[in-house]
Amino acid sequence: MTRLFNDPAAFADEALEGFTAAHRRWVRSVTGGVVRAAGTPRGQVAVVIGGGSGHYPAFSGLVGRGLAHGAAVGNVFASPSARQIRSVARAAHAGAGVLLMYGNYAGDVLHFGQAAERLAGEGVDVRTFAVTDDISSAGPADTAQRRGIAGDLPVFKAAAAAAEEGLPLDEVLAVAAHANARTRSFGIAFSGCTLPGAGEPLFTVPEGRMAVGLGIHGEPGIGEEAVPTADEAARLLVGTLLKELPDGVSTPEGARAAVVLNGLGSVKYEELFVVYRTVAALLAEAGVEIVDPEVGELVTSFDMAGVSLTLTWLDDRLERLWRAPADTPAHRKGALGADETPTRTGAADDDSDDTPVPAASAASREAAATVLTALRAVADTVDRHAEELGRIDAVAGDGDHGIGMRRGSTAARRAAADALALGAGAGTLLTRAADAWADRAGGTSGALWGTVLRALGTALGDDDAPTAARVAAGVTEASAGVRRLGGAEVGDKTMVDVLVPFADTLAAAVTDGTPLTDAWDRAAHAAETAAAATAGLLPRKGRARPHAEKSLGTPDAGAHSLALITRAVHAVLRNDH
Ligand SMILES: Nc1ncnc2c1ncn2[C@@H]1O[C@H](COP(=O)(O)OP(=O)(O)O)[C@@H](O)[C@H]1O
Ligand SMILES: O=C(COP(=O)(O)O)[C@@H](O)CO
Repeated sequence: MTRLFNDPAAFADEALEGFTAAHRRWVRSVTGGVVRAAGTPRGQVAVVIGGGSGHYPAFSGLVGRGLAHGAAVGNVFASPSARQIRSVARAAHAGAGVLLMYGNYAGDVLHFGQAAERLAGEGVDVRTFAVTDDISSAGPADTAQRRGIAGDLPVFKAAAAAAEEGLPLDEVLAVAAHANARTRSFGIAFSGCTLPGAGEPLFTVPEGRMAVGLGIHGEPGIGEEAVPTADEAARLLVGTLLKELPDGVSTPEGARAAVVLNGLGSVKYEELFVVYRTVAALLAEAGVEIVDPEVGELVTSFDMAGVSLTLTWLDDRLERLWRAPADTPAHRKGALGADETPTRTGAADDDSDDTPVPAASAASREAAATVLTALRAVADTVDRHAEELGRIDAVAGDGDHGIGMRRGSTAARRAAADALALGAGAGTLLTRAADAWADRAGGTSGALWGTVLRALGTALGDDDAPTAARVAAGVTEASAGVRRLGGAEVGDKTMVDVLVPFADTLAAAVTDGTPLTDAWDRAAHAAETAAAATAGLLPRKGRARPHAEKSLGTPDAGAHSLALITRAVHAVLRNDH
């Protein structure tokens, strides 16, 4: 379990502070993460990686010469927010464009995508790339759905070394895609991790059994077998990966491969070496020539007891890039020339929002006070249910739903209170709350809740008192916006299963002339029924998808939290009238 922490909610920020203090030779801290201490050499493509905390050395430990130029660092098991990513990318950009790289998780895809749009709007040439090496998370016909695990390292390194060679942005992107297409990982686990402050591990494996096909967020495996000996484990890992050779490698005989044997947290180095001994022998037996193997902790999951094996099937170019020197806090290889002369790159965001609050009508300012009360009620409800939300999310996901919702709703409440004190109308107050939620929570739900509050803010505006029709229109737009952004539809077992009936019921009741409080009550009831009904669905989106059967009988965490929130807001509307 994770024993040393202060406030669990501050764990990721405090860990990053300590990491930066310990590694000033390589990195400097910027809003949202870290960049190379010496900056990005002028005219070099900047490779900016990122993801949730809890995976060290991914991602901050991989920043330095020969590897990433910057890393955006999210909360525990939650993607960094679009604002964090944009800030790190701006700080790393040296005029030749930015490649944003991350593992393929819903939250990362949403936030890195939004950051890329914003950067492009500012005139930065930017591309995104999601690593998909985990073969247990989707079949060979569905490789684009796969998660990124320890294959992050060889894929990030190939792209970064290509950038270091001076290649232009689109060629660096092509190298990333080529390395990813030739990288496959597979893992096993004996126990799940315990998040800071949590009393129990995210999942447990029965005594004497092991989970096959683990994820790096303590997601349970896709199957279970008896605990193997080290040699049997090696045979399973190697045998599974040799069964799925990438296009362009017809046989292992005579092929060359970069090999990464990764410990997830509590499998220690000597155990890894015992396994590696047989991994190396089996690969040699199959005719594979191993190039610069890595055995150690490269992408972790707190104290999870697990091991994964990654093979990157090399060609001449990938081999050159894999062998290229690198000097980062957690990954060093070969010898680099003299230290880079520090370069001035772009500026990261500063943390303060000092843009003036636009003028608002008295009626809108009055409505803003009610919205703040509603946001306080939302934050209180989320706080009271945070543990329950985490437990539900842990059944088939990564157990962080309560943590993320708490951080997001608390930040939204604070930003709303600040905006009200500055005389904001309801629209501006909601827009500032939206930005704060998305920025502080990160993760899938952070991006989606940012969209919900922003849609409501746009519908209410700062000019008039909000009418029931405007509120209903805002909720309808929020529902459409979440579906556009996340790509989920009703039946996929996500918050969309609740948002759609909630929006539709509210709009129908308001159209019938029902007063807002009663219409909201009816809609909240529809939301509660729909949330409970998600227990009978199989997930088709998000992290729960690979563990579909495990989630049967449990509602979706995001659907449940949304229903709780609609009810909390109803209580505020009822008291207000
Ligand atoms: N594509 C999607 N569209 C809408 N909602 C989604 C989508 N993917 C996941 N979700 C919702 O997000 C919730 C998880 O939120 P969060 O804990 O922030 O996720 P993660 O840890 O995967 O980033 C899920 O329970 C689900 O309701
Ligand atoms: O830890 C991670 C979580 O991603 P989400 O999709 O936000 O849950 C991920 O960043 C690992 O790369």
